[in-house]
Amino acid sequence: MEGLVSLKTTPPGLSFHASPPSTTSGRELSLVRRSLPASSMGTRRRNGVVSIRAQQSETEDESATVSPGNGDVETALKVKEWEVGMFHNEVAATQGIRIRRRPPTGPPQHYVGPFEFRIKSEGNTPRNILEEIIWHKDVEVAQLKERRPLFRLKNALDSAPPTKDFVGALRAAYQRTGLPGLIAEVKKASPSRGILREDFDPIEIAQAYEKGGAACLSVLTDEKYFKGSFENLEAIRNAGVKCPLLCKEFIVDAWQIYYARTKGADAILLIAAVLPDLDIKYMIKICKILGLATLVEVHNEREMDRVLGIEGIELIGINNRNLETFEVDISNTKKLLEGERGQKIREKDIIVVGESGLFTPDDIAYVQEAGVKAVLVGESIVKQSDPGKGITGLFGKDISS
Ligand SMILES: O=C(O)c1ccccc1NCC(=O)[C@H](O)[C@H](O)COP(=O)(O)O
Repeated sequence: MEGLVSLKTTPPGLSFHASPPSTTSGRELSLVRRSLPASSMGTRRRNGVVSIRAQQSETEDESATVSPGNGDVETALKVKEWEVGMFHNEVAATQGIRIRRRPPTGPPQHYVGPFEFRIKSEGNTPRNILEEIIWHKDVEVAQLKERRPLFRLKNALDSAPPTKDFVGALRAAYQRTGLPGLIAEVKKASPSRGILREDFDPIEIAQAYEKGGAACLSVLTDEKYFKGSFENLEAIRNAGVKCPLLCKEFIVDAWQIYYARTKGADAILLIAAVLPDLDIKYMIKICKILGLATLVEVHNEREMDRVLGIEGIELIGINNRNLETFEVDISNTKKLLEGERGQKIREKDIIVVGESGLFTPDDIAYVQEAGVKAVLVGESIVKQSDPGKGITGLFGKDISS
């Protein structure tokens, strides 16, 4: 069954009252749960009242409806947060998504102390680096949101300059050079490779890339795992770089899209291994409203098929790096573009971006032959003393004019 627990937000005393018992049967709830978008479940605020969707298993009876008991509001909220995370994972799993979105505060029985000291179990420990990044991102975004609520970001956007045409720049570069348009990545470090460049000056690198013929730039903004920042993105934008900018971030919440736009992004990345279809559709809608392009990243056939089923996709990135294991194999791009999938992509006039592990002109020729019209490259060019010349080395010719 689905119960609603309402919490009046009248400070200083918060009070709970449970809604009348619902007549929804367990079986109906199960359907309700499955038909709800992952992002629609959870805490809702309307007319000063916070409503918490309280769902329980089909075997529980009405009397077990979530009751905050003796006013332990915070605990009840955390329990709900945890439940919402679990339901998100349920929806995601039906789409083959293995990355779990679990509130990192841990399951309810661990609410007695900090997460870092938890007794580790399969359920409360990230299974791979991507999951770890996503769990960390959930906490980071929650904290950032508190400091800069959405309405403030929206106000800031009233005076923001228009975005640059990211997709148009890639198409133009392809037409101009006959080679895949380059998205050159401003990347200081990565979990798989460690520090790539000690003397890292983001503006200098961005300007060198632009001079060297990059169509667009990708700026890593994650601090913990990539040593990037939103300050870098903003600084590059304000330094007069003309290339459109991709905010290379792990997006788990629409708030981040608004934030990226306020910091000068022209495009954002959505990772299909992390986001269920409905979240991708929703975020694409937000991007269209904000004038941003979306690069939707896939790594395997299942993710590609999911993304090809979504309307309005203009750019698909095929990552040759498995973000769970770090294994890099550029034949992944070829594999995902073979047969009907490639056909569908051509029919829809989608630009495919080959991502990761590209080092030589042969690599570029290989992915171009497979069907990509753009490439996203970091390591091989950022490591060169002159990253602009690195581009010439990568393509085997000067593509700057
Ligand atoms: O690069 C990593 O180690 C990594 C680890 C976990 C999640 C994402 C990661 N990289 C993001 C990327 O996909 C690359 O930065 C991008 O495609 C450029 O790759 P490369 O040219 O190989 O630096």
